[in-house]
Amino acid sequence: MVVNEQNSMVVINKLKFTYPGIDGHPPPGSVPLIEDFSLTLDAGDRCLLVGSNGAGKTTILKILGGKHMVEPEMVRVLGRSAFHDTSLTSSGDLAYLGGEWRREVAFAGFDVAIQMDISAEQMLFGVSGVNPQRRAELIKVLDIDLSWRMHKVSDGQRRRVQIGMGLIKEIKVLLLDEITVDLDVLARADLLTFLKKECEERGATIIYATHIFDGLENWPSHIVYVAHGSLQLALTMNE
Ligand SMILES: Nc1ncnc2c1ncn2[C@@H]1O[C@H](COP(=O)(O)OP(=O)(O)OP(=O)(O)O)[C@@H](O)[C@H]1O
Repeated sequence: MVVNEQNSMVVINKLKFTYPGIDGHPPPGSVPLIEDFSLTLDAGDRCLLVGSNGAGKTTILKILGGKHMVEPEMVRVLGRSAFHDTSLTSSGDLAYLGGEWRREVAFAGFDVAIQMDISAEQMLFGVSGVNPQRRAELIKVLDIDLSWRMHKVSDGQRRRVQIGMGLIKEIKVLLLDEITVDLDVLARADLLTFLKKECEERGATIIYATHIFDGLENWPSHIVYVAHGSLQLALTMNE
């Protein structure tokens, strides 16, 4: 979607992927789940990834997040291989926030354990190297009450703290896998505004997989439609 791939934040180049069988290899004769998928995104891009259940959105985000191994040249994030260069995620430059940590009490990043009676304050202030202004903004945007105890809060309240934890570092490439399901309408709108600002002001790149389109009319710079593991349609939105 941009001309110069060298400076691009995310480059997916003819991505092909099959989930491995029990021996760690793709079952013989299996058809790749993702096939010939290419996409390039630049700083500031906000890409909506849409498609039906099972289309492959989560798989693509997880590959980008370095959670599945593919050939290094197929997926480059900040010019590096997401799977092989673990410093991408450990530095906080790249983050995948997905649905799976919604049900497990836990976002276990940044060495903060939360499967216990712990307050939102202890969590959010327990992360080192954080810009205090950013933390304060996130607490405001997500309307987090610092006295919340994580074992007693509602799903939506826990979700807010988890999103706050997930966004607390100044991430350069952010992969969001339907993170707003538990949020009420206002919290979702505020979060989307915050995320858009991240792209416009800091040049972050966000890929957001979702089925919920409410309030997204003016949000994306790109929309990518996936079906059967292939890119079917890519739209660049006019500002
Ligand atoms: N760990 C796994 N092992 C084998 N197959 C898997 C695995 N995870 C997902 N799949 C298969 O890959 C396909 C794509 O799944 P994926 O979760 O990427 O879809 P999705 O587009 O995110 O769907 P949804 O909108 O329901 O979240 C599905 O057919 C699914 O059964």
